[in-house]
Amino acid sequence: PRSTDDFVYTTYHDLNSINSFMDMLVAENSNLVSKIEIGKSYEGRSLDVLKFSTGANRPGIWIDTGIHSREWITPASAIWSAKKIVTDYGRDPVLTDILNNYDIFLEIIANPDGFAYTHSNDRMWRKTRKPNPGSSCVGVDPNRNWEVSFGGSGASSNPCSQTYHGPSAHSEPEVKAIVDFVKSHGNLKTFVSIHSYSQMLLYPYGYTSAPAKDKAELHELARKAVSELQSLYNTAYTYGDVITTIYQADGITIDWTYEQGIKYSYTFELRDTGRYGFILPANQIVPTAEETWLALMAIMEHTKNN
Ligand SMILES: O=C(NO)N[C@@H](Cc1ccccc1)C(=O)O
Ligand SMILES: [Zn+2]
Repeated sequence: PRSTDDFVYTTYHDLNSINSFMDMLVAENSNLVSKIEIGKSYEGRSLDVLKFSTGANRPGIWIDTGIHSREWITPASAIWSAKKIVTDYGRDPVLTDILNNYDIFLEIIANPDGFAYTHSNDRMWRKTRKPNPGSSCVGVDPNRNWEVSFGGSGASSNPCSQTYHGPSAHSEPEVKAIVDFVKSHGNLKTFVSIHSYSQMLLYPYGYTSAPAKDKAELHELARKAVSELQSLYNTAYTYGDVITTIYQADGITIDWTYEQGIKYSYTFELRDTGRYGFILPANQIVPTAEETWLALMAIMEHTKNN
């Protein structure tokens, strides 16, 4: 494709195609979008973040997709959302108001080594691709590697496990890069990490059943976001804190971001509920992206209004 207008949003793309999409989007919208590199993956790939900004020194909203590499619907939805932002800015009054007051940071491929591996070797790969000394099993679960209740019972100490927490907190370059970005930015108000599948909207905590101090607000906003999502195609989501809605999980992204003071910390689990699972047909990419966008807009609008 020569531009993001003839980019095909209705199919899944490999890393090269996604990288060229990002570069085209920046080139076509240099007044609104830039690409920043927050680090390098274990295998040396760039960890790129799209920054949508209309002014300096603004508070920020973070969205990441693809941290679990087999969850292809999440970067596919992010690509559509990136195009939606540049299309709607200046046209949709709510998005325009958000972007006139906040920056949006979008990391489309948070685990590029794993993503490349799902295209080349194993479609069902989930973890990073860093070898584990003393084991023949490769990779760490990037959703158990965060320095919050690290190594707790909601993660595995077995390198061969899909929920292996890694040798130490932030051991994975892909996680460390986000940690460093969050700390250096210092003014993120919202942090959304997007996974698939199960159709859930989750907020802290995963490591404890103790309620988050902002639980009432987080729950009410989740209710509103899920209602907006369901209004489009009647896709039903459940919502709540991680530990009661799914299971105990230790070292997860949003427990760490919440404890960094980022109040609006959420994880999405996109479509479906198990019929196709991680292998969601491409004809569901755009409908999934559209409905998810309504929920994201509800969360961003609430951020702006509070
Ligand atoms: O991989 C997935 N979902 O994609 N399962 C998630 C469930 C989850 C989600 C959010 C926080 C904790 C746990 C996991 O990492 O186990
Ligand atoms: Zn996941």
